[in-house]
Order: sequence, then structure tokens, then C-alpha cells
Amino acid sequence: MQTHIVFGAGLIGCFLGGVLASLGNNTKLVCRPHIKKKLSNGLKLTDYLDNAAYVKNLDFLDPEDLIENTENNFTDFLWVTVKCTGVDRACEDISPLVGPDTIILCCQNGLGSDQIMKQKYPQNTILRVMVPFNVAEIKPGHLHRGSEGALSIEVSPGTEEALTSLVKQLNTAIMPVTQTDEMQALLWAKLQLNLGNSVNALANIPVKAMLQQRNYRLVIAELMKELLLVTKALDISVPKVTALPGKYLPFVLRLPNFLFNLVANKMLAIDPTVRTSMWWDLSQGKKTEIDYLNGAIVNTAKDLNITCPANNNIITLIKNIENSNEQNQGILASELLSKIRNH
Ligand SMILES: NC(=O)C1=CN([C@@H]2O[C@H](COP(=O)(O)OP(=O)(O)OC[C@H]3O[C@@H](n4cnc5c(N)ncnc54)[C@H](OP(=O)(O)O)[C@@H]3O)[C@@H](O)[C@H]2O)C=CC1
Ligand SMILES: CC(C)(CO)C(=O)C(=O)O
Repeated sequence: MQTHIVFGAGLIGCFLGGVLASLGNNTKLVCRPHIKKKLSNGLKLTDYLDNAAYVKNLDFLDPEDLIENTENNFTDFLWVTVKCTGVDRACEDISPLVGPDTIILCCQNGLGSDQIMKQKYPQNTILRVMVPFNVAEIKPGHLHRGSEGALSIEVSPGTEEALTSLVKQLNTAIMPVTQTDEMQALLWAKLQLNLGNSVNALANIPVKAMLQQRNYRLVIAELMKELLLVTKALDISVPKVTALPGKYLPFVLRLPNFLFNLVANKMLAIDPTVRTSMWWDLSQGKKTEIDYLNGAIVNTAKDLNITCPANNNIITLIKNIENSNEQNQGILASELLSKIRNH
């Protein structure tokens, strides 16, 4: 039987690892001790459609389990689910697990972190994975998929057969899975949605409550407008990852509240508890993925001679909090809008 290792199992990695294990795959998780402790009685997975899956016993792999220089450690599929900021270190730590035939699946948001992996493992197949849905911890040992979308795995030449059977096996109600040969465009589309992350982190309220305030939506629309200028200049047609095509999202976000509430039913159908991964980072005093999200837009724009003032300003605001020892107090919507426009 083929083997799967999920490296850096947190919210996404534990959900993914739980699905893999619940389907009978030989699966091991590499995670921090506090996460292993939470999963000692197994894992319950649920979603917003009332699907559920349970795993009684999860297998873990601790660094001391690795026997130096033996191919017994090598895995067929290595899912790397650390944040972008952890990829550099993960590249070193996964080395005992990577054999010549190991397929490495990079599950990060944003753009560019897979390049770090490609430089370190030039001989391996490295595939990008786009995770569209939100995962939240309801309580220790219970993870919940709070929004829609299929996890998409990149297909590259030579991987078609392995990928087709993997996708067929994994694609289930609790975690829809698909494959794509347009990963770069798909990641730009996902990045457009992730422009809500920094606003959500700064607002310091759940996503649904944030979307109900027009001034926060105006900030997100401004960030998206700049991304769409960049994708247009790159001649990338951003695929549809929400009910509405990405190019219409800024328009919908700018609608007055009463019209937005009518039109954006699906956007507001989001679980009231959902917060973005950047909010989690900021609230725990961790470094955020801002350089791989808004930072990727600004860097690409520079090469194209496009200016991105709103994205530049929001990067500064996030970094100011990252670099201070103070707790994020939250920024009111009107204040954030004026900071984005006039900074
Ligand atoms: N959460 C979500 O709903 C979504 C997240 N994503 C994306 O998925 C990716 C993963 O996010 P998420 O699951 O939320 O992140 P988490 O922070 O929940 O999980 C990552 C885990 O990996 C651990 N880790 C990091 N480096 C190592 C290492 N070298 N060895 C062992 N463990 C390590 C981290 O520990 P520590 O923190 O102590 O370093 C953490 O527990 C991100 O790019 C995110 O943007 C995409 C869609 C939705
Ligand atoms: C799914 C989404 C957009 C929101 O949770 C996300 O990717 C994140 O939190 O980073």
C-alpha cells in the first residue's frame, strides 16, 4: 500500500490527514507535541453540509522514529502543510522522508513558497495544492470544514496516472478533491480571496461580521482591484472559485449593505465562527504569510510597472503589528479604509 506523510499537521494538515486515514490509507502525521496530545483520542471531522468522518487511531511520526540514512523512512506522498513562513525550515526537516520517487505536495496559500521546495529537491516531483475551504478547530480533536470548494492538486507531465488514481480515491463528500493543469491561474484566483485575510486579521472579528461592514468590503475591493490589474497585465484569466467570477467581486463588495445582503447570499452563508488563517497567526503573535499573499502582488506589480498602494499600505499595517509586542486591538472599518487610501 502507498504511504502518505502529512508534515506540519495543523488545521489543514490534520483535516487532510484525518481524511486520508479515514479512507484506510497508510498515513502518518508529523506535528507539534501539543497537537499530538489533542489527537490522542482520535479525530472527528465535520463540515458545513453535515458530512462527518471519524478516525479512532492516528499514526504519528516523531523525529526520533526516523532511522538515520535508511530508505525505510521514504514515503510515496509527502503533504507539506506548514504555513509559507515554515517552508524553509520544513525543507530541512523532511529530508529523511524524501526518496527519489517521493511526490511532494505543497499545500500553501499564496504564491512562491513552492519555489523554496523546488530548489531543495530539484529531482523530485513537486506539486502545488490549492485548498479553497476553511478549517477551524471546534474543540480539541474536532475539526470542521466551514466553507465550500474542492482541494485541487496540480497535474504535471508524467504524474497524470498517479494523480488520477489519488484524486479518485480521495474525492469524498467530507473533502472534495480534483486535479488541475492550470494551477498558476488557480492560485491567483485563490490569492484574490485571501485578500480578505489581512483585513480580517486587522479587523479582529469573524469573516461574516467583517463582510457585513461596507467599509471593510471597500478595503478588500481596493486590494482586489490591484490584483486584477496585475493578472490582466500577465494575461492570466482568473478562474472562477466562488459563485461569482473574480473580476466581478470588487463590484459586489462595493455595493451598499442592503444590496450586498441581497446579492451576496453565498458569501454571507459562511459559518459565523470562521476566521482567516492570518487572524490566527496575528492573534498568536506569529509571523503572517503576508509576504506570500499581498507581497506577491506587490512584487509582481513592480516588474510590470504597476503601483499597488492599497496592498503596500496593508502590508505595512500587518508588519507593524507583527513587529510590536502589543496585542492586536482591531481597527475600525472607517479607520482602516482611510489608512488604506491616505497612508
Ligand atoms: N486554516 C485554514 O482554514 C486554511 C489554511 N490554508 C493555508 O494552508 C497552509 C497551512 O495552514 P494551517 O493549517 O492553517 O496552518 P497551521 O499553523 O494550523 O498548521 C501548520 C502546523 O505546522 C507546524 N509546523 C511548522 N513547521 C514545522 C516543522 N518544521 N516541524 C513540525 N511541525 C511544524 C506548525 O507549528 P508552529 O505553529 O508551532 O510552527 C503548525 O502546527 C497555509 O499556507 C494556509 O494559508 C488554506 C486554506 C484554508
Ligand atoms: C479559506 C480562506 C480564504 C478563509 O479561511 C483561507 O484560505 C484562509 O483562511 O487562509
